Amino acid sequence: MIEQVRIAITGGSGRMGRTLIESAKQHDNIFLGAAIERSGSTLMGVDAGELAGVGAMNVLITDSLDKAVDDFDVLIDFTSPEASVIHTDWCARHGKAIVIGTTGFNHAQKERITSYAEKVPVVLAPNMSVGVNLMWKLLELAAEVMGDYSDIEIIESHHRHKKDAPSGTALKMGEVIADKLGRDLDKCAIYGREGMTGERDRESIGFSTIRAGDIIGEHTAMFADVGERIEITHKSSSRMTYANGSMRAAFWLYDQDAGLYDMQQVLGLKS
Ligand SMILES: NC(=O)C1=CN([C@@H]2O[C@H](COP(=O)(O)OP(=O)(O)OC[C@H]3O[C@@H](n4cnc5c(N)ncnc54)[C@H](OP(=O)(O)O)[C@@H]3O)[C@@H](O)[C@H]2O)C=CC1
Ligand SMILES: O=C(O)C1=N[C@H](C(=O)O)C[C@H](O)C1
Repeated sequence: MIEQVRIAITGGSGRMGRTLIESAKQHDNIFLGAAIERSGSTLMGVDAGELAGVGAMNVLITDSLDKAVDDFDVLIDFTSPEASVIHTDWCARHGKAIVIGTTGFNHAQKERITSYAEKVPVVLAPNMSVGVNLMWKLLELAAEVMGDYSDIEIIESHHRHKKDAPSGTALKMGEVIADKLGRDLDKCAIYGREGMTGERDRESIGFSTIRAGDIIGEHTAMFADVGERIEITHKSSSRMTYANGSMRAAFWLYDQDAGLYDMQQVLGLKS
């Protein structure tokens, strides 16, 4: 078994990019081979470790995957949907595995990633934290016991800079619950309410989004009956939980065959 996996990070100067660099430095089984930023960035040539505030790592920010092709085996990508599709295409053409944390993909973009995963191993997960991946299991149980007769609402809160809504995690929560109940999320999801909405459709799954300040990420699923309700909540207080999960995913993915995987498979929570 390999002892150290060489990674590259795209979106290296982003909120997640910098946290991923810091996390890589803390993992003996991970070697940071390259950190990439958009060409034209003023950060070109800056040491990635200095950028992340953890001291020099002797890896200078560069502007293309082509230049880093010999320096890594697994790419970790937390950028934007458009960029992630381009980066996955590049990985498929160059035989590199990729861990994708980006959220906000549309159906067509997801299909393209699925097709690239026929050529190389891909982990695609809207949330890399252990707690959230455990939460999928708790949601399945709650849906099984209460889902058919309770009102189901999903509430998520994130920082003011977040671009997509609802969050990828909230959408996945909805999918997990809808799948368990045999409902089609595309048909039963209600994204926010306003005006004379009429009484609640009992089969609907509602989504509410808060964007405020520096909230890192909070998700609640509510199963409400008359007289009682269950709320399952996950709160992130540090991006390091996502970054550490990504390191785990990169190390695991190095040994896998081509295919599309999720974080539950990385964590051994499903086969
Ligand atoms: N799966 C998970 O566990 C988590 C997922 N996320 C997701 O990760 C993504 C990034 O989040 P966050 O780090 O907060 O965002 P940031 O905006 O802080 O960082 C995004 C980075 O990607 C770069 N980037 C964006 N578009 C492109 C492009 N077209 N080409 C090249 N580089 C690009 C940005 O460069 P520039 O500044 O020049 O635009 C920036 O460096 C989001 O989709 C978010 O939802 C976040 C946390 C956890
Ligand atoms: O943008 C973020 O910050 C986060 N995005 C992910 C999502 O959309 O679910 C994961 C986490 O909640 C943080």
